[in-house]
Amino acid sequence: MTEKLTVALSKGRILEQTLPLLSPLGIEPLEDPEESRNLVLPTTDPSVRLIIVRATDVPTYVAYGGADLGVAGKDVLMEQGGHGLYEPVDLGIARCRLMVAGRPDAALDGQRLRVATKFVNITRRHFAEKGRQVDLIKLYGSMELAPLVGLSDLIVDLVDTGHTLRANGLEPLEHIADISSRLVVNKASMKLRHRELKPLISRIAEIANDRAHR
Ligand SMILES: Nc1ncnc2c1ncn2[C@@H]1O[C@H](COP(=O)(O)OP(=O)(O)OP(=O)(O)O)[C@@H](O)[C@H]1O
Ligand SMILES: O=P(O)(O)OC[C@H]1O[C@H](OP(=O)(O)OP(=O)(O)O)[C@H](O)[C@@H]1O
Repeated sequence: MTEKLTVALSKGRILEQTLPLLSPLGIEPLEDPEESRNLVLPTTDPSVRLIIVRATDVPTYVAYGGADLGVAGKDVLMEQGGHGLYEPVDLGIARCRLMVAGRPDAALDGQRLRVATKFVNITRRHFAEKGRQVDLIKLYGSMELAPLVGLSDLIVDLVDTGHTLRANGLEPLEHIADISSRLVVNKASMKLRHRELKPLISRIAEIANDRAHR
């Protein structure tokens, strides 16, 4: 038997929102991925298995062939560059926006601004395009805290409802990009396993499209 197709997903919203795209294809994990401590999960389709990785590691697993397919946020792909991957389908899930945010009284021009974010590459590009010099402060989470304690003037973070910003006395100031999750595919797999992957990718695209327009 040929090797199983391996699909890389991350726990949380990507897993929750991807499973309904796979179940109409007869692909359902045999154990609850949120509960199980196994990182390799067989599915109801004997030719497909899921692997559970950090959201930011999905592109790495797929690019290096640790998985044939994966689901990654466009924010992660923009930040990391999306090298060595095909990105054939916008799944329309995990939608949010990448925004610059700060206190309502944040002065946007004048002094050299300090910007805290985990998206340092995107942030550097954004401000460079506007011709604004900024000092970047790399954080790994809870960016909303940085302006409150004087660590930074601004943050760049994902915003959905805006509740997290508001709860911390911050407001969205500039829109950088609309974000959703993408199906990503290993380039070698796309060539070597084209006969299996092509119909699978097309069906996932159809299901995602139907759900997005429901
Ligand atoms: N509040 C949100 N609403 C909608 N989509 C979101 C939201 N926050 C993040 N996302 C999207 O979901 C993806 C996964 O986010 P999630 O919070 O599950 O992982 P993470 O904790 O950011 O990743 P890691 O564990 O690698 O740090 C993000 O890359 C982004 O595309
Ligand atoms: O605009 P909101 O709807 O408040 O969402 C924005 C928050 O969601 C993300 O964090 P995280 O992954 O922790 O979100 P979660 O709290 O929904 O898990 C993001 O980093 C923001 O902090």
